[in-house]
Amino acid sequence: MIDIKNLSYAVDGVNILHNISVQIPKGGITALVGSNGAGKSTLFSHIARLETIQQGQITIDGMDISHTPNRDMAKLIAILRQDNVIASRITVEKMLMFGRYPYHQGHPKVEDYEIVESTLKQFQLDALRERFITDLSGGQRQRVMVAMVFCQTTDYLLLDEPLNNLDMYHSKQLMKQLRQIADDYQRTIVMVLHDVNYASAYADYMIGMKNGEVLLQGAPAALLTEDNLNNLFGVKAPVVEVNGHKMVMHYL
Ligand SMILES: Nc1ncnc2c1ncn2[C@@H]1O[C@H](COP(=O)(O)OP(=O)(O)OP(=O)(O)O)[C@@H](O)[C@H]1O
Repeated sequence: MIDIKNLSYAVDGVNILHNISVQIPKGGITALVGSNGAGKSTLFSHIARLETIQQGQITIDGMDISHTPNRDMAKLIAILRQDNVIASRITVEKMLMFGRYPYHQGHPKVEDYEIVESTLKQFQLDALRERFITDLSGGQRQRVMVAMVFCQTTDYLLLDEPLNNLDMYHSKQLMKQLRQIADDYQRTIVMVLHDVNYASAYADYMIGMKNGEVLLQGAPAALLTEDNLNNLFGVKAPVVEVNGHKMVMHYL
């Protein structure tokens, strides 16, 4: 479980996160949703230890992230950042092996090769294994980055907007894959998502943020009401049910 207690954060005297206390359950998929500038990425950066905690505390499985050594954290959480810019000439295969670094420290063992192989298959990246990351399309690169996060074999996968650059087909593919990873490998996935419909279709838990605060939390089916959506996004849209999932019809 990720336990966030009284987390506040300010930049130049401007409060960005206001005394946030929230628990992210272990197992399954949790989606962080909310309007632009709500503080999702800032909260994410704190959980991922990319930002120093000014006030408050975050523990993951009881470990205080401010006092856990980097090497231990690297075996607990794997992160996909929004600004993962890979400029180097590195192949897909090598990129995945790079994800294993906390385990092999530059000297891959049989287990590392096996995990990279199975990840290439799991993410249908076999055909791209020799390709340089720089030569891939935005969507292909995004898939490689998620695969690299997966092959770190951590209990927690933290993904900031993993659907960036993905078309309709690949977004759905990735969400299904993440669902499978959560179910079959008992990993905990926490992701920032812009599309509440993907959260509704695939997440177990949803945290809705607004103005640096957590406004709503719970199962998507319970949270996705017209009133809540209006509060969270300022959008009035009908909510319908499709195959047991709430879907927001906000396009018209
Ligand atoms: N380093 C910074 N300096 C000043 N303001 C910042 C900084 N980082 C974030 N902010 C502000 O904090 C607020 C929250 O930003 P954040 O990126 O966390 O929102 P978000 O919910 O992830 O938004 P989006 O959906 O647009 O990605 C915004 O108003 C942003 O401008």
